Amino acid sequence: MLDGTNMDTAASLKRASVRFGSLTALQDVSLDIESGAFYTILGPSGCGKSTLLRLVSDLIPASSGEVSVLGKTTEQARLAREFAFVFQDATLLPWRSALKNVELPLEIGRSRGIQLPVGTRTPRELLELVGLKGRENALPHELSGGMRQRVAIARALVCQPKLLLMDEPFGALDEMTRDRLNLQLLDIWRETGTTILFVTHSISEAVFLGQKVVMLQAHPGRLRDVVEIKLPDPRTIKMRDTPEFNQYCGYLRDLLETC
Ligand SMILES: Nc1ncnc2c1ncn2[C@@H]1O[C@H](COP(=O)(O)OP(=O)(O)OP(=O)(O)O)[C@@H](O)[C@H]1O
Repeated sequence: MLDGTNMDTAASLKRASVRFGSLTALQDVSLDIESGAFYTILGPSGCGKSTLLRLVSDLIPASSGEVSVLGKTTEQARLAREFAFVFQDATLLPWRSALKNVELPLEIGRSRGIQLPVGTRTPRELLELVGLKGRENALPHELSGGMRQRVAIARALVCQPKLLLMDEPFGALDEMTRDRLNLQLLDIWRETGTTILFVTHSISEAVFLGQKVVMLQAHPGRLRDVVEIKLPDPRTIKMRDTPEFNQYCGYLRDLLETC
């Protein structure tokens, strides 16, 4: 356990910076991610949104400052399977069925002798949770883009992560599919109680999903603001037509223009 970390904090960054050679991708970012909350991350292209997720998930080290996940170092948290990552591309193994893809992290864990948490949901149940009951045996090429992404979400949930890191997971999908998956993701979030950090380019998606929107600014990437979204829960698609929703979007749009 690291000193000075609060267990109500899923992840904590203290003056964290990431440099790639002479380029500073993130500079002095300090941020506490509240356990169980849904955070969306917005900012102009190249401001370090993906870098922030990669830093938290131990894919890249901090050049300076500190990063912890659930009171552990990012490496300890990765080894303990405390978090899972969902990318824009579903990255499924093409020769394995949907079910076999979801089972993969469990198989890898077993083969390495890693003690995994006893899941309350089996891979089959997770596929049902993401609305893919009956498609367990389908191969990735037999599924639509939205379905493949749902398999990737089920796979990410199989080790019961306390933190789910999502990098534009619905960016490549059409609007209707994205709406459906947004609603489904909110259901999953409520049911599992997992903390979510979700990168998006869409202001409306950020407001719709997020309890808090983290706004980053570019050159160098820095934390600009954390905006609390006080819309009633559960969120509904119709809510996007309300003046309140549009006020948040307008506020964030203005803020983004100055980032
Ligand atoms: N491995 C790397 N090596 C060198 N530079 C990198 C590396 N990864 C990211 N960068 C640079 O760091 C900066 C932040 O990149 P990052 O991908 O985090 O931005 P982003 O906000 O996610 O961008 P976008 O919205 O366009 O996806 C960019 O200038 C990028 O070119």
